[in-house]
Amino acid sequence: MQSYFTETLNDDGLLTVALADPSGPVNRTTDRFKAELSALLDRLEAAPVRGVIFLSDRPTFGVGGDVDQIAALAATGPAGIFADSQRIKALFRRIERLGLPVVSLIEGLAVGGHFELALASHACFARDDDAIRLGFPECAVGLIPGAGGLVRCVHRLGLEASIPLIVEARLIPPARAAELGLITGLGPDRAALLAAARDWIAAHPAPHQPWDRKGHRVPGGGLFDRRDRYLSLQAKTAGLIATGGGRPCAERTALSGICEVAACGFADGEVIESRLFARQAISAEAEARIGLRLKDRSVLKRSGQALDQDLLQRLRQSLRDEAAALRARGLSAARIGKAARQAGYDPEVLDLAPDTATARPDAATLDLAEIGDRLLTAQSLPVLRDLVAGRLHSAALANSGPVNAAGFPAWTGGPLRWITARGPAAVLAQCRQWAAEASPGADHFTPPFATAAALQAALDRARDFDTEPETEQRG
Ligand SMILES: C/C=C/C(=O)SCCNC(=O)CCNC(=O)[C@H](O)C(C)(C)COP(=O)(O)OP(=O)(O)OC[C@H]1O[C@@H](n2cnc3c(N)ncnc32)[C@H](O)[C@@H]1OP(=O)(O)O
Repeated sequence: MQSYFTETLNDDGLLTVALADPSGPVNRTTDRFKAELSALLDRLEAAPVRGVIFLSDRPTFGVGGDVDQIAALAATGPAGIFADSQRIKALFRRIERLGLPVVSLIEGLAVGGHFELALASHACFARDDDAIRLGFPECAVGLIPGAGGLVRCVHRLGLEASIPLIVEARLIPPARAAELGLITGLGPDRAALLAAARDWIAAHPAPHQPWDRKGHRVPGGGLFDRRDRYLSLQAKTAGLIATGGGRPCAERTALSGICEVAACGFADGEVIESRLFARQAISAEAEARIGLRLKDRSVLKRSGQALDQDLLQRLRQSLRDEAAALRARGLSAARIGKAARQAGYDPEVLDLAPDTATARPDAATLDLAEIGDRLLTAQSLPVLRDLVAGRLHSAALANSGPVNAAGFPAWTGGPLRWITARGPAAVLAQCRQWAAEASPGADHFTPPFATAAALQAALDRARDFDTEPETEQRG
């Protein structure tokens, strides 16, 4: 069987390890990666070489943890994910403590676990190309770094500088990473990078990471070392809570993780990171955001399907209609806008005329959560109608189309994931109740399904459609 690591021991005693994930076109830190890294470290601990250079035989250095393996493990509960996160951390700690120099060379995209491998290496040189991106995209898919990246970033850069990289998932080009001090240096091509690695190894025969040196402290100290820092981070958390409608989210987990990690030693920080990574990995949020950002995109890239213009118009109109119906019941634009924001909408898409000074605000009251549910349900129904009518087939399109083109909130993972999470029976009962109300626009909640079983069958059919071979879909 083809291996992940191709090792070449050169005459000068340097071992080059070229990465090429045999299970797919993009390098991922799969179980196979971990097993081969463990075996490599066993050999190096028994018979050291002068230095080790990791590089990639693929256009990318790697994208880190395989989201399918993470999802499968997460389905078994948090213990397995926590153990897996601790396992890869232990391997990266062994790299740091080998007692010989380990250098990573990056010539393409390096994110997640692969960037964490580079940070665990004693030095890292990257090709100076602004098209290359490095960093931590995890929050954008509902996760946080889980292979020691959050801890190493905080211990190298300090608290504030870690926030845009981790919480905002801002990927950066190599030149910026070098400027920040996340990587050691740059080079124009592989020959130059190899030469830089050789020079660095010759100058650092037994390197240690900064956090393994006596007296090391997180640059800039912890959360409570400065009053203004504490207040500004409190404000950041409050902002995330306000825009996220109070829902837990990866960004909040990452922010609190950064603060916790900055307050303790490296080893404790690693345990905190693994615990928070496990919490995110088992969350419905991760399932929704991985689904939208990676899985749906992948399906649509293959099939080339796009949302029908007529459905797109109805999706936008359904939201405006429900907003108008709520206004007609006596709710103020301000209250509807607040509820919309808490549900994850940009209130602009509701097209609400502003409250006037003479209008009596909130002549009626409705719970903010119920207003949000009404908006989400109203916008999900056109999708369900088209599924029943056979005008829409793909779950990937039904989920990502409304998010990308009609403002449906991304945290839900799209209308079908939202309905699945609510439960078809509950959604149907709610629609019937709202449709029976003697209030303006109530009839637009008339459900297109007679039974919850019929709704479930349509959801299953749409999901199956995306996994069926193309010929069957056409037939
Ligand atoms: C303990 C360790 C924990 C971890 O390491 S957690 C996981 C950390 N990694 C991530 O969070 C990366 C998630 N991926 C992304 O955010 C984006 O991707 C990128 C920014 C890396 C690249 O974006 P773009 O250039 O637009 O490419 P694309 O179409 O999104 O991805 C190319 C192909 O690569 C697959 N892919 C990307 N990341 C992963 C992954 N982490 N696990 C499995 N597959 C992945 C995609 O699905 C797609 O595949 P197709 O070509 O079939 O459409």
